[in-house]
Amino acid sequence: MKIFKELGIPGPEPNFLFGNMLAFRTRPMFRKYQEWREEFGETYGYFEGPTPVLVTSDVHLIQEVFIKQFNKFHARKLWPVQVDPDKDEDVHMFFARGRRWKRLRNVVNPAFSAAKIRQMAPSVNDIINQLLDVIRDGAKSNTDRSIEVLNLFRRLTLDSILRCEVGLDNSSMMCPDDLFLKHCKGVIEDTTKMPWLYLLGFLFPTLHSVWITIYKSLHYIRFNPVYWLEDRMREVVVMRRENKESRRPDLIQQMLDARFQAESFKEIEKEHTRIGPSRGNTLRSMTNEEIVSHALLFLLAGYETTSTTLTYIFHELSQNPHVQQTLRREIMSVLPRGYCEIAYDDLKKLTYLDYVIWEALRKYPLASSVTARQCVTACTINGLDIPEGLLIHANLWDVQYDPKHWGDNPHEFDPLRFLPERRKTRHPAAWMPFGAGPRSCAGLRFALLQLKMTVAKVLRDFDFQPSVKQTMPLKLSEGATIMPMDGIEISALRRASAMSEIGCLRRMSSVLTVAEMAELNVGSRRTSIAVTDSDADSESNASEDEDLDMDARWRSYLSRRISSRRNSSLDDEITQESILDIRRASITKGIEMLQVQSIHKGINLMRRASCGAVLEKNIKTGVRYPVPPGTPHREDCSGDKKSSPKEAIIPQPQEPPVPKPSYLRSRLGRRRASALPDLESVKEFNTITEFSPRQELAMDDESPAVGGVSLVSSDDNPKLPEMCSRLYKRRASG
Ligand code: HEM
Repeated sequence: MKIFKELGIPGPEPNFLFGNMLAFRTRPMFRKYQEWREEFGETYGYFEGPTPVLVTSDVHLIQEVFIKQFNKFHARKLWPVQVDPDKDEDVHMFFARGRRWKRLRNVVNPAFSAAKIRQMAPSVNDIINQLLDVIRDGAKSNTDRSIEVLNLFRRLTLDSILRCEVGLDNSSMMCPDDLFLKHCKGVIEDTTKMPWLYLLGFLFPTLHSVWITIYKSLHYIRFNPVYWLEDRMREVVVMRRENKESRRPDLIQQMLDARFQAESFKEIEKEHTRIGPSRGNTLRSMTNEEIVSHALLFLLAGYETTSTTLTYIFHELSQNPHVQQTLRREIMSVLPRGYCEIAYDDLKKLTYLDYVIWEALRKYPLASSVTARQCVTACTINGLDIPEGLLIHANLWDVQYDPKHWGDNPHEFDPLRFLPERRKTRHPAAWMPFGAGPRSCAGLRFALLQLKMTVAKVLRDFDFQPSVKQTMPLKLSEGATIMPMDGIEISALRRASAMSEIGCLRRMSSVLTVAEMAELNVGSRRTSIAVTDSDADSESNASEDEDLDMDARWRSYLSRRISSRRNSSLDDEITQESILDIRRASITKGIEMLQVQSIHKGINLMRRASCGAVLEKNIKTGVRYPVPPGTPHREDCSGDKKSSPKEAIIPQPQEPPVPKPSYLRSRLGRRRASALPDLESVKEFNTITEFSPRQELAMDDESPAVGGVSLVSSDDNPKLPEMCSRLYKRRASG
């Protein structure tokens, strides 16, 4: 152990460890960081104790320990939760080691494969649609339109993970008093309030079973929410094991189906008792308790981390309007269509969004308290003798703010740090919010799906600004993750384009073609269009008040759908009829409104009607009407293609395929159609060079932009300035 001191590494300093592991809550992170670095200056801090700990921000050592020398280290058990009663061993893969961990990880990995994540996308989409309504209503009810986002995102991630991983249709998004939400929050709060147990488990791991006993007996003194969640998970697992018809492509199913090599004769015996000797071989399945503990682990690991990350992302976007603007432009360029589902493949095109998420995770490596490894075989790494039993803790907050890797302004939120040319020269261990190596985060893909989809959808409809209610700097508290102490308040303004004619046309375009809009005479109005936030807002408020009736019908439909669960609502003929009725009525009324110049009222109705729907043509009447939600309407984003549940929807006869215009062309085409329904003009715009989202990254504020989309430079296309000015003139004259 002396070796570190001999090397001149800063000596034992108990507060140093405490500061790193726990006490960010007593010394707020941002203010403390600077002091800290100045105080110690070094990239190592050694703490002697029952478990010796080396805290380090040396990326070379971290890379060796976490990635290269994987077999000589295992992830440390930090927090005593559940043990296998037979073996006094941790049940969770999170705390397990060696072969046991490998087997479990091999079981869960396929549940997070790209193919599985693609299948989950429509469900996540669905829940985000509910989030949009909640943000709109929440912002409207406050004078400065502020909303507390941490709690909101917790509801979102909880519903997503329960639906996608456990197969439960939970409704915390629509019901803030949801019991799952209450108990999950309780668990996370406990991690901030019981640091002594956490710390003792960390310092004296050999007394693990003592900590477990204390932890469990605490339940009798004060209700422990973990047990409530555990019971619910147990019910699900038992029900799913017994009811073979309830198969779903999720994590629970993956674990129920898993078979792996039994470790001991006892395990084989148990398996035989459970399913009979006929299946007798050396394979065994996961026990109910193992599945329950994993379901719980994934629920807690996935719910808190992702929601806190979303909170930090939106906080940074509200503080950095230029980043928000650039990101919105990219999103609008790739996903121009209003309320239609976002396809998994579309998300991959959002490069700048990746950079924003990565940068938020750089600035806030919220899961840093678990990035530790314990040496199981003494070894020498980079000239350091690492003794058996030494715990090496990667100090991510230090690494991800180190000017050596991130330049002189590490406190600035700059997504362009992640441009490929800048990434190339950076050490791979300089960014590791998901950990590193074979034991890095198992739910990474699922987390990224939720993060990307939520930011993309929410930013299309809302502008975010700092709220007067939010005090700065942020106060953070340390528990299982490092989270804002009292949540974060942000002002959400409904975007003009979400309300304006363009927004409307964009939404309509997911259900109508340009020609059809022209046919409906949408563009022949002679009113001017509100394009500022305030105009749009006041108009939208008026229109929203007026169509309360339709709103109420939608709400009642939604609550019915939630209470009766998704599947059953789809099977319910009556509900389907009423959905169709409401949608038909909304569409017809929306079109009427547009024609009688009440644009925003029309938009609202059209929005509701087009939400999650496709129009199919009824041959007999020639009238288009929507298909109920739940019917896959984009081939690329539906997992399994169900046929429409209602035969009344007669498929349209084959028409010669209309070549799909490029995004820019179709967008400009739609604008022109809206200004003057002159389809010839669409052809004119065909000469405009393709818009490249990549260009957005290099875009400066001066570059010409139309409705949030930056065009290629006028040198590339001599016709462009003239066309743009014509477009402006038309819109100005209305
Ligand atoms: C932004 C969101 C997330 C962050 C920042 C995050 C971060 C982390 C970190 C730092 C680790 C430790 C890795 C290491 O020691 O090298 C980890 C492990 C883990 N995470 Fe996540 N995580 C996130 C989302 C999720 C989600 C959504 C799930 C599940 C659905 C999940 C499940 C897990 C599991 C099971 C492990 C343990 C893996 C193992 O020990 O092999 N995480 N995560």
